[in-house]
Formats: sequence, C-alpha cells, structure tokens
Amino acid sequence: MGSETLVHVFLVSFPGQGHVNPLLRLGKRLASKGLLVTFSTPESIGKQMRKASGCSDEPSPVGDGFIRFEFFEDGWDEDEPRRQDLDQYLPQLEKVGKVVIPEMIRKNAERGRPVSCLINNPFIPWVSDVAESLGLPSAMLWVQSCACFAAYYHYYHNLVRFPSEEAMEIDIQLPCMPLLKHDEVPSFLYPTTPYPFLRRAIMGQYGNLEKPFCILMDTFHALEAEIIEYMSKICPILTVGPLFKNPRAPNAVRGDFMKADDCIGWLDSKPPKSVVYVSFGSVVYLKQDQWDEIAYGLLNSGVNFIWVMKPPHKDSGYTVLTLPDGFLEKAGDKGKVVQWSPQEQVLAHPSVACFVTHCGWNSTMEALTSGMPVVAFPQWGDQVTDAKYLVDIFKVGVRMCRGEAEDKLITRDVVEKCLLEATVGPKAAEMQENALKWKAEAEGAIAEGGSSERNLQSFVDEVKRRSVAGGEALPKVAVDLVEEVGGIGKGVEKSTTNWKMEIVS
Ligand SMILES: O=c1ccn([C@@H]2O[C@H](COP(=O)(O)OP(=O)(O)O)[C@@H](O)[C@H]2O)c(=O)[nH]1
Ligand SMILES: O=C(O)c1ccc(O[C@@H]2O[C@H](CO)[C@@H](O)[C@H](O)[C@H]2O)cc1
Repeated sequence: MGSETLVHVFLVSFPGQGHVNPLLRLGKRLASKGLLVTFSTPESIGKQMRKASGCSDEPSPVGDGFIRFEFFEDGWDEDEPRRQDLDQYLPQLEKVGKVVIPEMIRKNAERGRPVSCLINNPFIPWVSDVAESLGLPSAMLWVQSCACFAAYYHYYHNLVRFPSEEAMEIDIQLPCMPLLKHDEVPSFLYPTTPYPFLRRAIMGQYGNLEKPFCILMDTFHALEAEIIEYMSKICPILTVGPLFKNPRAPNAVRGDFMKADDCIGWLDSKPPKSVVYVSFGSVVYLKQDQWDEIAYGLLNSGVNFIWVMKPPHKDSGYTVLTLPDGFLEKAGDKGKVVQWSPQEQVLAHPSVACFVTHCGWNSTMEALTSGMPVVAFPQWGDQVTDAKYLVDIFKVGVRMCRGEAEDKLITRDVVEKCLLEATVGPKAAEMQENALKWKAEAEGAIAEGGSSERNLQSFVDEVKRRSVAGGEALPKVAVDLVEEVGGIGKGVEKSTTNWKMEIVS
C-alpha cells in the first residue's frame, strides 16, 4: 500500500533531545499501526538529526505504516546564538511556527497527504492554536510523569499552596500523591527558578489544555496508577508508555542529535553487573568542581564505568569540562568516557549494574523499563520529582543529591558510598529485584492487551474515525469520553484510564 492512502498524522516537536525522543517514539508506534507519520522540528536540529541519524523526507516503512521527516526554518540564520537562549527562542519559534506549520500542512494536502491530526509536546503550546485555527483535531504528548502533570495542573489552577517567596520551605500534599518536600516539586515552580521561561511555556500548555482532544502520556498505568486515575477524571488522558519499546517494529529510525560512540564491544568484555553507567542527559551541565568529585568517586570505588561527557554547544555559555590530570590513565580499562552513548542499548546490557542519572523522564522510563537500578543525581525541573519517585516510591534508587537549588557540592566520599550501595550488598539486591518488577510491568503495558497498547489503539481508532468524518475540513465538534464498557457517560467522570473517545454532535 502506498503511503498516500494512509491516514496522516503530523507531529511537531520542541527542539530538545528529551522531547524529540518520546515524540518520535510515539510516531513510530503510530506508524507501526498503519498511519503515515510526518515528524517535524526546526531545521537547525533537523540538520543534526540528518547527519547523526539519517532522517529523511522519504517515507520509511515502520510496521504497517510509514514515517518521514519534514523540518522547518525558524527564521534565524544558521549560526544565530540566540537559539541557546530559550527566553528569546521560544517566542521566535511561536511567531514563525504559527505561519510555517499551516503552510506545511497545506502543501501536504496538495501533494495527496492531507493531515488528519496534529500532535505536539509541551514547551510549544501554540501548536494547539494552529490545529484549532485549521479545524484540525490535535493531541498533546506529555513527556514527563503523570505526577508532574498533576503538580503543574494544581499550580496552574491554584488548587494547592506551592512554595512562594513568603514560604519557600513548605511541604506539598497533592491528591493521590506522596507528600512532596519543597525541593521535590518540579523546580520550574519555585519562585526562584532560573528557568522562568520554561514555567511560562508549560503554563501556556495548561492554558491550552482544552484544545487537544486527548493528552497522551509516556507513562503506564501500573507505575502511577492512583494519580493517573485521579487526573483521568479531570483530563482526557491516555497513558501509552513506555514509548521507547516498540514490540511491533523495532526499526532503526532514530532522532539522535549526535552520533553515539561505540561502547557495546567494551561492555561485552566486562563481567555481568560490573559497570556503572553515568549520564546527565542532553542539557544538564555540572560545575567543574562537581565533575572532579564524581571522577574521584568513580576511581575510588573501583567500579567499571561508562561516563558520558557531552560537549556543550558553543553558544551555551558553558565551559568545556575537563577530567582530573591522569584520570584516564588511572582508570585504565576499567573506565570509558564517551561524548554520547547508545543509552537504550547500554541500559539493556547485562554488564551494566546501575545508572547514575539526572532523572530526566526519558532516562527514568528507560531505566525502569530496562530493570536498571539508579543513583539519582537530579538538577532541576521534573528531575527532582522523578528522583523522589525513583528512590522512595518505585524503590529502585539511592539518592546522591537533591537538586541544583541546594547548591551543595557532593563530595567524592558520598559518590563512592552511593556507587557501592547501588552495586553491591543487600540494598543493591533489593533495588535490582524492584527494578525487574517494573520492567515486567512495563512490558505488560505495551504487550497485546496491555493498558498502554489498548490506549494507543483507541487513539489510532479515534484519529481514523475523525479522519473519515472530514479530516482537515472537520467542523468543530464536541468531544465526549465514553468508557469502553458501560454505555455512554457525559463528561469525564470515570476513574478508568481505559477510555474510548467518541465524537458527539
Ligand atoms: O549519552 C546519551 C545521553 C542521553 N541519551 C538519550 O537522551 C534522552 C535524554 O532525555 P531525558 O529526559 O533523560 O533528559 P534531558 O536530556 O531531556 O534532560 C534519553 O532518551 C536518553 O536515552 C542518549 O541516547 N545518549
Ligand atoms: O534544549 C533545551 O534547552 C531543553 C531540552 C530539554 C529540556 O527539558 C528536559 O525535558 C525532559 C522531558 O520533559 C525532562 O524529563 C528533562 O528532565 C528535561 O531536562 C529543557 C530544555
């Protein structure tokens, strides 16, 4: 079957690795179910994705469908340094995106690929406006935990007291969630956050939450059951995670911005569960003194390690980190330092014992789904909340720090102690057992008949239904949610995540 005849879904991503990955994974899952998927993000990132991952505008087959890439110019010169300043870049993306995305959608229709649904991730909430202005159905992929979604929701609607300048160190009790200490709330909500533009972007999405007919989430029911059920009574949520596993089509389409260094051969040479994997994701940069302490902690613990040391963007303002003198010689064959790793493969490798992570949600989901214990080293945003859950709720981790706001140097002794706690001894064995339990739950969620798989299928069915009903020319319709069993119920009163969506006139 040619890709022209398939229902076409258009994905628009914020240009960050932690946002591209889950949206692209969703795209592959949708394609594998027989849709044509176009993935779009600014050309500045598209250029890197083409080079590192071979992304192309030609449709690649994925399962029963296809995926293709179409990047857009953001209106700035190739070398514009202001792209590294989101305070300036987010408004620019919105200004340009609101013009170029409709144009791309029009051209696709002219070429026989009319778009039936737009999907975006947070930080670019204006995509919901674009969809509305075109009369197109849209969905939003929330790329963090449901717990963080709930925290932002309660903040936006002023339903609970959050830390403020007057009372910074208060505990926060959200419904169906554990008590959060002030520094376990997503840190963009602190009055003192150095990233107020990211709080604004996320709040923009909450201001637009009525527009998408569905909020897809990269989490799974068993992982966050209570809060998912609670928030599903308020918002049309469908949990579809873990997205990074695609049992139907484990295809090679990837969206890395940098080519991964090969470290699998090196891992193959190491004994089972003997290597610590250290990575702080794509945007967190630690200070040089902290880097040095981690370096000595790794050496002193005597563990084998792979350490990701990604180079900062030249306009980011971060200085290039260095390793202590003689570090690589002292580590010898016990250590490997890379610029970018094939993280999914590393986490699945039998030689890896634990993951020292900044607790970004993608890394969190990848660790849990791989049955990998963690050492939590969160810095900001959702990371501090994810760390709380990894350590105290999911019980797969030890905590090495509480976040950037604490401004505390974690010394080499603490690093060494945490590494040993997570790799040898009774605590390590217990965390490993718990991690394997989450791995099994995650696999169950995406297996045939699992909660995430059923939710994804009902989303695909709904997109197809809407496409038959008129696709891009669809008139404004009222949307209701109907529980799969039990007849029609108005509103979102049901506490199940197993929704079937239906258009009501
Ligand atoms: O060396 C690396 C470091 C990270 N990642 C991937 O980059 C993403 C990072 O997302 P996350 O939410 O963990 O953190 P962010 O980079 O957004 O802070 C994850 O999918 C990782 O698998 C990778 O492939 N190789
Ligand atoms: O490129 C940036 O400036 C950028 C990229 C990613 C950012 O947030 C990360 O997003 C993940 C998904 O929401 C999240 O889990 C992770 O903790 C964040 O680092 C922010 C800025």
